[in-house]
Amino acid sequence: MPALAPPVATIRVAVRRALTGLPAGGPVLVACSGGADSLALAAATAFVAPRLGRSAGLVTVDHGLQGGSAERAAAVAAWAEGIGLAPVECVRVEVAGRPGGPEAAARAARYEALVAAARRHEAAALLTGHTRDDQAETVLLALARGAGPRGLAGMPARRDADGVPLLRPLLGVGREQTRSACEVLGLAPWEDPHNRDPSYARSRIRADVLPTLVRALGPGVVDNLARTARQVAADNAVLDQLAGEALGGARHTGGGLRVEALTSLPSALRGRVLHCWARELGAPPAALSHRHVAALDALVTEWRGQGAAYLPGGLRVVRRAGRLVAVGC
Ligand SMILES: Nc1ncnc2c1ncn2[C@@H]1O[C@H](COP(=O)(O)OP(=O)(O)OP(=O)(O)O)[C@@H](O)[C@H]1O
Repeated sequence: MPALAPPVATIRVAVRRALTGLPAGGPVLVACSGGADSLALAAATAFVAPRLGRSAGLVTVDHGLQGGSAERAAAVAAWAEGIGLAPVECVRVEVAGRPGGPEAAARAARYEALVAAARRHEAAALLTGHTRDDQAETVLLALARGAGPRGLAGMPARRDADGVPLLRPLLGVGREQTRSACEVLGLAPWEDPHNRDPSYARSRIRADVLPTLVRALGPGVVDNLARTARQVAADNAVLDQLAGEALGGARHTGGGLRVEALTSLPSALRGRVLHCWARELGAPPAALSHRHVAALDALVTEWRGQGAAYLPGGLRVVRRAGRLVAVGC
């Protein structure tokens, strides 16, 4: 028997690792755009899942933003059925009229549709094809935008999306390998024109910044950036746990947080406690920035008898009788 081509084998091993230990039951669903990453992921999942005694399906989303998108989605779905994936769904979403820029609106519509499909099929998990290169790009973007440790942790290999486990089995696999795997398997990936559109910051990172870094610093850069994300994520997990405990210790029985307890915390931990508390109060996480946390922190460390911190979601926090409390705006 001929030896299995390394990229195909590498991707199958990554998928096997991700699927091992999932609770028995519903199928795993691959979110597939038809691009090389998710096509290679879908092919590997079709091979691995039955060998682990579970079924595997595929969902492809048509954003309706480009000519031919419906045909692309239909071709992906037909290919998936042909290799034995089931269930297979082709979902059309409406992007227009959603808040945010076009990219954010498309992503929000896509994840909504993917999670809804996973729910419909009682899927054990939803799998996406993000690779090590996507992770490196995410870390660079976070670094450039000053996103702090939360951003530098990049994308987790596993997270909960409204009750559905979302897995990224290929975070340790290079994009070159997904391309090679498609070639070996005779698959013709779809090239998303958005990936080359220089009006997107990620496209510029992909086309210019990362290749320049690799040329200047060597081919290990992508792996190093992805490793940095893993290390920061591990540190974040510990700090988040400590912050949760510190938040519990700072609560006042009458509501709000005790300033004295907050003052005694190291500033890195206090920032996390305040961030966590602001979320608890109802500040939408996506709108909560370091500026809001700094405003809360100033109430603890620089307070001169008056002033308030304003948080997204119409929240106002003041310092009163040795406590931070949320009051109506
Ligand atoms: N239209 C879509 N339908 C279903 N899943 C999608 C769609 N677009 C993206 N995804 C999922 O999200 C992942 C990340 O997509 P994104 O467009 O950010 O990266 P990409 O590098 O272009 O990935 P790919 O090569 O698989 O298209 C994909 O690998 C895929 O799992």
